[in-house]
Amino acid sequence: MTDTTTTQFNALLLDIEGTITSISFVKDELFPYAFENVGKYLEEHYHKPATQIILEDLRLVAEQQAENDLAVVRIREPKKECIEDVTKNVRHWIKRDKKLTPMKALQGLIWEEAYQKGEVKGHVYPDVFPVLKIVENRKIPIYIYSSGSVHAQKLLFANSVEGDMTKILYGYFDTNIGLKGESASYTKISAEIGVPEKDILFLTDVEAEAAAANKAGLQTRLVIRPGNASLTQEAKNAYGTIESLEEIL
Ligand SMILES: CSCCC(=O)C(=O)COP(=O)(O)O
Ligand SMILES: [Mg+2]
Repeated sequence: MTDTTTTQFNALLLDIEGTITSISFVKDELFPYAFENVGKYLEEHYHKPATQIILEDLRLVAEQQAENDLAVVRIREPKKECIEDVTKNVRHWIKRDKKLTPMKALQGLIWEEAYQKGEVKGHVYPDVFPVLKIVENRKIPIYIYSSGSVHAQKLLFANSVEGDMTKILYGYFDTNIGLKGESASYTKISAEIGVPEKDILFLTDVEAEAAAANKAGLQTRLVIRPGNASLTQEAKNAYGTIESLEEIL
């Protein structure tokens, strides 16, 4: 049985969307920006090595996804057709909130422009930065684990409504380490940061992520924020809930 009353931890691992950032910021600002600008971005950056690496990965993912999803097209070679196909797939995946690693990498590159132009600012809830500063003062390292690419994570925190938060963050993980619903991902994070599983506190809004982290031996809390999906009573009992990061202090 998980002890959901005490919170003693030597590392803090944070989900982004629905935990420290509103779902609305991601769904109503970031995703539409990528949806609108994917074709334009590819036109302008097509020949860059970073784009070409992502396109190769997207080709493989499209092959796999097309097996089970008739809306996914296989990506053709010539530039014009390639951009057309990738744009179609990416828009389809954005609508379905697919957490596909190369698509997330491409989104991060597209968002870079939006942050640079000042068209978006990374949302964080008002309780987040003050609490993280206290945690950091206690010499407890803070890590991020999100389905968004590490590049996208850094952009969000470097350009947040609270200013540059990256100076208090120790490290970042994305789906390159594994999916958030798989317990092996948390075991790998524990090994990588050199903190035993039982000494890591993981905060998330998603039951499957809490279950996976808990199975790996991490302490977990489910975070309730306005606009989040509702949680089952079973999960609330199993992992405990918080409505503000102040509750972990
Ligand atoms: C890194 S900002 C964009 C967030 C994102 O793309 C996403 O899919 C959110 O997933 P999370 O794991 O943070 O809930
Ligand atoms: Mg989340």
